[in-house]
Amino acid sequence: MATSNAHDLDCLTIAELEKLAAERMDKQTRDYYNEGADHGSTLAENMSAYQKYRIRPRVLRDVSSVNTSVSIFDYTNSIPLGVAPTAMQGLAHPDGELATARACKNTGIVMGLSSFSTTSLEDVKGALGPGHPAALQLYLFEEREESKRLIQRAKKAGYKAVFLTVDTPVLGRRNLEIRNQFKLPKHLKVANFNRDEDAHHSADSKEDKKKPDEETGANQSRKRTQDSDSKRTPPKGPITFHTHAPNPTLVWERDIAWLKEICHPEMQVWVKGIATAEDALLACHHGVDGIVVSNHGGRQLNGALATIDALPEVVEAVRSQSKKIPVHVDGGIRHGTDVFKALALGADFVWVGRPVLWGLAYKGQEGVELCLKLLSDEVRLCMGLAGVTKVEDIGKEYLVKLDRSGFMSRL
Ligand SMILES: Cc1cc2nc3c(=O)[nH]c(=O)nc-3n(C[C@H](O)[C@H](O)[C@H](O)COP(=O)(O)O)c2cc1C
Ligand SMILES: CCCCC(=O)C(=O)O
Repeated sequence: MATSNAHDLDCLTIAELEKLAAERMDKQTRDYYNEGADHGSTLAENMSAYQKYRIRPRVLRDVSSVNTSVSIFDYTNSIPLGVAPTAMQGLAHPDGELATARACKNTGIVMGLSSFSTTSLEDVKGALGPGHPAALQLYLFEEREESKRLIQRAKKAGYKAVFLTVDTPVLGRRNLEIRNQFKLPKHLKVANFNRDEDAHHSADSKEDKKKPDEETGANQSRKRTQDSDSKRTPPKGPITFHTHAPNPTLVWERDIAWLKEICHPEMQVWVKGIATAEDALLACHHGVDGIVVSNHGGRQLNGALATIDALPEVVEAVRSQSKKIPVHVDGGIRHGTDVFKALALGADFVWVGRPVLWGLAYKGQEGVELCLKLLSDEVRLCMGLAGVTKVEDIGKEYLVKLDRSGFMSRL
């Protein structure tokens, strides 16, 4: 993406974008998008942990030409950053995921699509166009046939990968969502499921086919979580994110093998939600194609470590293996310098969630483009000022770490 001089003078930073978006969202949407689980300390730390690192800039290095692009899924992505999958974007703007897709296309940025999008995966891919890469985030349901159909549709539509979300065996406790009795407004639907085209595949009763009731779903999900193991039953009825996304039965052995069988060779299989070296090694052992270090934007296990703190051990574990797979990270990235720091700590690429939703809420497609342009300009500026002209040259020699007493050490 070329740096342009045209600025939106109301919005020069992601922090300003957050404020502008907050004024435009209704309370239910704002709370759903912005909150973290429980006290929100992991959400806050995802951001603040970046402040433990400072950049060591190098000078007199001819930075007249800075190349911010990287290759992902055989595509030249304009910056080492993608749009993380976030559910139900129709809540932010009537164009929802279509606006996000068009913005990704115009800025040369890969898009992650949530299984629980308010636009169908086919329509999103159509808006991206044939040459533009996308990854489908997957919640692997207990009803395997339903998931299999979704994967096959993604494959047909040309998605490059599925990102299996592994940090949601049960739903994190989101208090505002509970207090607001979150309900998907009637004019929106989870577009990949409960479709008429699916009806002939499904053994569900006619009664089960009625419009999903998210409030009932939330109660059902909480009840299932609270029930003892022996009483737990697979979800019934229409597919809603509350009832179907959390799947406590998933395990490495059976489920990764199953997924690879269905996806390969056309689509890669990634795991999203890794936070430890142990699980990174298991991911390598089970032959996944890539890892996203993530804690779901602090929306699942509050008290879990910040993703930038989990990243180094995951990178080290993956580097100890003979077959290297890419390691990406998301969570708390709000500035181009955060992107630089994540890459310096060994990430190959980063993904951003909420800032994109704020852009969408602010001005639809134009707002998402603004968000991506701000981050892109900041990455370019940071690289130039740090004396780096190529993304692959960003390494740990560009960072120092501050301890609690402010003592700085080289990495
Ligand atoms: C409103 C919202 C909805 C989300 N929906 C999903 C989802 O459907 N699937 C998923 O794997 N992650 C989901 N995430 C997590 C994001 O993919 C990503 O991990 C997180 O937003 C990164 O943190 P950030 O928002 O601080 O950038 C969601 C996050 C938010 C904020
Ligand atoms: C089970 C949650 C589905 C949507 C989501 O991932 C989120 O709200 O974070």
